[in-house]
Amino acid sequence: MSKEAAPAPVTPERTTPSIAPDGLGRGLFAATDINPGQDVLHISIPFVAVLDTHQLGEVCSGCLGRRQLENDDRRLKGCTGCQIVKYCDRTCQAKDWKFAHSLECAIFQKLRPRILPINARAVLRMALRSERQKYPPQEVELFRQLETHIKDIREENPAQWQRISISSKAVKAYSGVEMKEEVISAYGAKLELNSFNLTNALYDRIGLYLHPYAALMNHSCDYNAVVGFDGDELYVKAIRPIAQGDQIFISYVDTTNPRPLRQKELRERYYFRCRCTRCEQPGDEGNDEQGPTDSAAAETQAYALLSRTSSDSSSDLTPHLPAPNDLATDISTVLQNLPPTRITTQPYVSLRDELIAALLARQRYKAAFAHAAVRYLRIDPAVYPREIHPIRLVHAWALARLAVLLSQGVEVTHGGEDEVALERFEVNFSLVLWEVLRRLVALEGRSCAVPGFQGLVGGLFGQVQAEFAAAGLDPRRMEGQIREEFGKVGRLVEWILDGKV
Ligand SMILES: C[S@@+](CC[C@H](N)C(=O)[O-])C[C@H]1O[C@@H](n2cnc3c(N)ncnc32)[C@H](O)[C@@H]1O
Repeated sequence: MSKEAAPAPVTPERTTPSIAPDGLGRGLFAATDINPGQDVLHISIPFVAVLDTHQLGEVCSGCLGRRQLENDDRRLKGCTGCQIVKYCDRTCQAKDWKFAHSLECAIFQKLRPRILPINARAVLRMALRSERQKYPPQEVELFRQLETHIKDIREENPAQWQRISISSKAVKAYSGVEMKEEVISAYGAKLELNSFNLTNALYDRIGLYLHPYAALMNHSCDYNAVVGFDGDELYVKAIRPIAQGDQIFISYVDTTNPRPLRQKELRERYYFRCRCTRCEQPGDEGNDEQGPTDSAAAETQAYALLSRTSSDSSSDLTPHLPAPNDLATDISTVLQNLPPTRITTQPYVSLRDELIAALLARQRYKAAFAHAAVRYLRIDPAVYPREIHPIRLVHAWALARLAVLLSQGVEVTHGGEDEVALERFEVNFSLVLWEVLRRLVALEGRSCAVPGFQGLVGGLFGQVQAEFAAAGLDPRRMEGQIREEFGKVGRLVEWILDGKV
């Protein structure tokens, strides 16, 4: 029996597990009709949630960054024992100490300055908590039944199996748990097959998350639900109407990618061939819109650039990454020469995201705003037709944050042609900001973003409204001017797409 009489950590009343048709194993099914934006599932206590190694010094291991996002100035304090994990304050520290850090702190100390890789830290936590009977029995049972695909891993990816085996040896040696090494390896395989990217309220990856109930959800490239995190709480929200009895499908991979890429990733990472309605539909071989053959070179170049920019933690130490400025120039060159039908297809959608990131890194806020506006007005409505899609909301937030900086007349460090040229559109960034936030606030209640995101939007909108009021203005009565400002932003977007920058 569990020693912790924990409150029920899962609220599955809207879902029920069952055997899924078509050989998908088990799945989760809607126990009731669920409207877009409503919670399908909310889990307040993870089975395990761990930060990426490079985030350990930046993100609080107690609230997993939730309080930091609410208050930018929060300084973290290191654990005085291991000095590896950091916290906002004693409250966050006490929470993590009680959950698992009390079991692992001495192990981290002994290993210092080495830090166990993320998967090993996750397996260590699960093994230690299991052995101390810290998990509720129903979670233990669900975890026991999770798929491992160990046979597939051993046959198809010996390097992955070797990684899991080495990691389980290390966990066994450092933790001193009684568990057999094979059992620890199965934990490792379960983690690889069933974990989610842990993201913050702005959907940036910060680590790994696993809960055996949430892991019951199967994949479809034509998904009906989306996953998000607010600190260590998991939210699954309906992205379209789900009828009672329907299977809940999420996407395990970036479904904006063409079918061959999606299938490759699903095969290599999850060991199945996707037969969802989208994958089975003829004519989805590549991007929905095939570009002319002469764009093949651009495509190759775009994928090469993307592989150099991958924000995946494994690429952190990749040597010879181009300086962000060169990167921005290289990406701009590829994007400038695209036929209009290609801008809303991959790999160019991701490439523009990387361009915006590279411009931000160089503090080239005006150029970043221009490309964020292209994304907001042209790319996202085509790529994510549902305006409540969390990625679309986060992109709107990015545009709003850039408008804040520009409305404050932030120092432009780069006096390049594009920055100077953008000046001539004379955009009133405050009004654009107000309108982008107003639209975000209007979606609340049916949006698929997590509560923390909605809190950030609401907070900023309140501030912006107060600033307008202090200046004696009410943007609700400035519809004509707002339309005019969006006209300017539209012309700026045309100008970018005409390859003028
Ligand atoms: C996270 S688990 C999902 C729950 C799983 N069906 C079970 O019974 O435990 C992921 C595994 O489910 C199966 N799966 C998920 N989505 C699938 C799909 N669309 N087609 C075929 N198999 C799928 C694959 O075996 C995959 O490795």
